[in-house]
Amino acid sequence: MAVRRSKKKCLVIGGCGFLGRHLVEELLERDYTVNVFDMRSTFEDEMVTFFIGDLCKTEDLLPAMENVDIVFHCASPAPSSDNYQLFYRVNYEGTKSVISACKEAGVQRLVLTSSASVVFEGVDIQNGSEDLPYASHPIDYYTETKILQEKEVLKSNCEDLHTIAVRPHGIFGPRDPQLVPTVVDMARKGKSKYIIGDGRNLVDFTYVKNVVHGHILAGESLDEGSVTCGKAYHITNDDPIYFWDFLSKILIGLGYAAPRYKIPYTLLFYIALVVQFFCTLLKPLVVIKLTFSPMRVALAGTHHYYSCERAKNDFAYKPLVNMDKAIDLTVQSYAELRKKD
Ligand SMILES: NC(=O)c1ccc[n+]([C@@H]2O[C@H](COP(=O)([O-])OP(=O)(O)OC[C@H]3O[C@@H](n4cnc5c(N)ncnc54)[C@H](O)[C@@H]3O)[C@@H](O)[C@H]2O)c1
Ligand SMILES: CC(C)=CCC[C@@H](C)[C@H]1CC[C@H]2C3=C(CC[C@]12C)[C@@]1(C)CC[C@H](O)[C@@](C)(C(=O)O)[C@@H]1CC3
Repeated sequence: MAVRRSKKKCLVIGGCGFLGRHLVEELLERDYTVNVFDMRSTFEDEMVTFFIGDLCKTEDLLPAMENVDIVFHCASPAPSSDNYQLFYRVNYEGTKSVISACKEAGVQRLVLTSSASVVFEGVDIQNGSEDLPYASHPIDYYTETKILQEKEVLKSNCEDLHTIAVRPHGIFGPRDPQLVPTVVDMARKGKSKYIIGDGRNLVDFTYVKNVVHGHILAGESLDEGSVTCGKAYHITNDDPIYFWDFLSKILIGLGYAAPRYKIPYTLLFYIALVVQFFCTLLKPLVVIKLTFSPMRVALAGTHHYYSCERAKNDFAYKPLVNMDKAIDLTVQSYAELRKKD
């Protein structure tokens, strides 16, 4: 009989990214052995073995999967991109190569970082469960390919490879490259004066450490015959917050003014659609980066919060860091974005 190691060996694909690196740090903290696979290198750690490559290539992945017990797949192109080819290649085809590499390397557990937005179509979702159908009209290419990716991973669950999808939503925390930096950027350009809608829409924002905790529990749950195999799980702070309260707390915490003037949601959403349409037309000529994409407007003006009951029941998930503490830690970590006067 094989000797049972007390702690498993993990591979984090996308381990140089925001979520991935936090996951790596927590895995080390909990005494796991950690490999990282990424196409770029953002930090060094002598406890980690790094593999640089493209996840679309099975032959790049295989060396990183040797003797690995759990693969965490949390790599994706930046969601703000509008490059369909890139999303399709990395999120969909790349995930298929991750699955076949797992099978070839004899990896038994695969945890995918999906997104709760796979069920979001721009209309209110309140306390949504995992039983909601996938969005039939995904709101952007990112979401469209996250759906393809999640389906592929759940479908590939079998006796030899146990798979699970974790669906976080609105991840924030230290080193997040998009949420806080975008909000501050808007504030600096004077674009954060406005509230889209009535300001009373509840959403999930989830502290990165809680998302990480959910991933590790999900990976550990994938024993033979576990109910969690082949399923998707929402991981949230279990504490929905008004979108505009959250943004205001971040802005005020960093020394900026909170948004004040309300503009009608539907009006802005249609403007964003029209503007996006013209940008697409002009794309061969000029590249315009939209501040208010239809996706962002929808996220800013609707309810979108989810229930994490299933994760609580099936693998005893509970958030480790509450909202106030999480906002506090985040604001403190962004000293360089604080308003200078
Ligand atoms: N940030 C959020 O709010 C959020 C919410 C829900 C789900 N997610 C999901 O979580 C995951 C991680 O997101 P993040 O915010 O940490 O993003 P990130 O951009 O910080 O990290 C992604 C990493 O993937 C790597 N990568 C991209 N393409 C690759 C390729 N072809 N080969 C190898 N590596 C590649 C990048 O180099 C990067 O380090 C993604 O799957 C994303 O869809 C993020
Ligand atoms: C309109 C205003 C005021 C915007 C400023 C705040 C803006 C930048 C900010 C507020 C909400 C936030 C957000 C994302 C990007 C930044 C953005 C939009 C994305 C899309 C990243 C990808 C994830 O997969 C996904 C879908 C998730 O978590 O499911 C999230 C959903 C929540």
